[in-house]
Amino acid sequence: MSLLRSPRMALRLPMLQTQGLATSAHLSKSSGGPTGIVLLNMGGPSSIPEVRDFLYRLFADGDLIPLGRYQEQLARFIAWRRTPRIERHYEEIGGGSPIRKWSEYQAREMCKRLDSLSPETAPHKGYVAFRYAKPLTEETLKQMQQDGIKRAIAFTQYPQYSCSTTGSSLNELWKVTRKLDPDAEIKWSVIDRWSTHSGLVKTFAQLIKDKLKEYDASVRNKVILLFSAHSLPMSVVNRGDPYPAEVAATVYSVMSELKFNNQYRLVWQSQVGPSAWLGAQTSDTVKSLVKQGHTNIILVPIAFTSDHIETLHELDLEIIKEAKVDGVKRAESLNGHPMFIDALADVVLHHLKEGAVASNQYALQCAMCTKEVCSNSRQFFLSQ
Ligand SMILES: C=CC1=C(C)c2cc3[nH]c(cc4nc(cc5[nH]c(cc1n2)c(C)c5CCC(=O)O)C(CCC(=O)O)=C4C)c(C)c3C=C
Ligand code: FES
Ligand SMILES: [Fe+2]
Repeated sequence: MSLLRSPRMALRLPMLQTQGLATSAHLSKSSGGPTGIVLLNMGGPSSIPEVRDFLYRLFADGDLIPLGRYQEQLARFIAWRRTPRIERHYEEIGGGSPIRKWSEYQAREMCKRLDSLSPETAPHKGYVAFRYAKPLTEETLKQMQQDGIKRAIAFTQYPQYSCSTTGSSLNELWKVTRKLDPDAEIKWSVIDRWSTHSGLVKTFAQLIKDKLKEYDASVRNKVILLFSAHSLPMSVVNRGDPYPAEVAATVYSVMSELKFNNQYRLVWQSQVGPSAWLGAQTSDTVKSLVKQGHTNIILVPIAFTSDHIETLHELDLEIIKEAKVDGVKRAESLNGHPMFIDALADVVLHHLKEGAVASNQYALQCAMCTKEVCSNSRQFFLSQ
């Protein structure tokens, strides 16, 4: 029986917000073998000796930081110069990024749920493919080939689409696939964004409610919610990148879930280098609000699915600890929260039932994009 027709699915599907379909295709049917689900993300150094390579790969990525003809040489130089400072940051958060640990946990738990929710496509096998740290896309694809995977879902772990994040990961996946799987034996579909998925929204709302309980009931509705997302260079915003609008959509959905009981703002963190970035900056906003007498603030990291240096170092150590005000706190990250694992499984389930190769939004390139790799990788994934 199709899961779509089961009473359970009939109850679940109306909660989901579809972002539209691209070309519909073959993918809801099982090929008989396992369904590979690949969590795409940037990754982070698991230990201090991995910091330099992580930074090198990051600065060598022209989809993230276009440095022109001498990208590779410049990347080596910038990584070398930046490594000592960033190593210190990772030391201060316990010696490495927890992103691999969380991603592997999320993949495993999500697949367990999917095996019972979608027996037609079982067994589900979870993989992690990072852009700048191990396991890199190439290593993961080799592993999938060894495991005999013929049907796979590339599932971005950035809920809001940016060409510099999900776009870069998909471009890399396409390049590696072309090299290692020239006959396209693995059939791919793509979950390219899920910024307003109801499970994601409800989990954020729950984590905010949990944090609000730490305040005295008399001040609870006066707490300001500061949603903080990684900023983008204005050059990327002006290229037409969809990320700022999609982050705002997540924030608005979470506030709707919370019935707009608290005042809120969306602010932007982690800008790097001297160019213009999207603001207002999180650190400036916290300082300014505290100065104005607003001393009860919850920072909510809204654009990343697990803890990383930007939450554990920048928010916790540089902004919250520096503020020296008890009322300035941070909502927990999604990490291994059971509601979040349910949400991940639900996103995939919905994707399987839709049978689309990607969301309708993925088909549109940035108006100002001049990169061939973007159109090639789009064409590859959309024609599956
Ligand atoms: C949604 C999340 C992110 C977006 C969008 C994003 C865009 C973006 N980032 C840089 C430059 C750097 N980012 C760095 C680290 C970093 N970036 C994100 C997330 C997004 N970046 C995370 C979670 C992390 C930390 C990873 C971890 O290990 O925990 C860094 C390296 C750190 C540093 O040197 O300060 C750089 C550089 C650009 C230019 C950009 C948009 C174009
Ligand atoms: S940069 Fe957005 S599609 Fe190429
Ligand atoms: Fe970044």
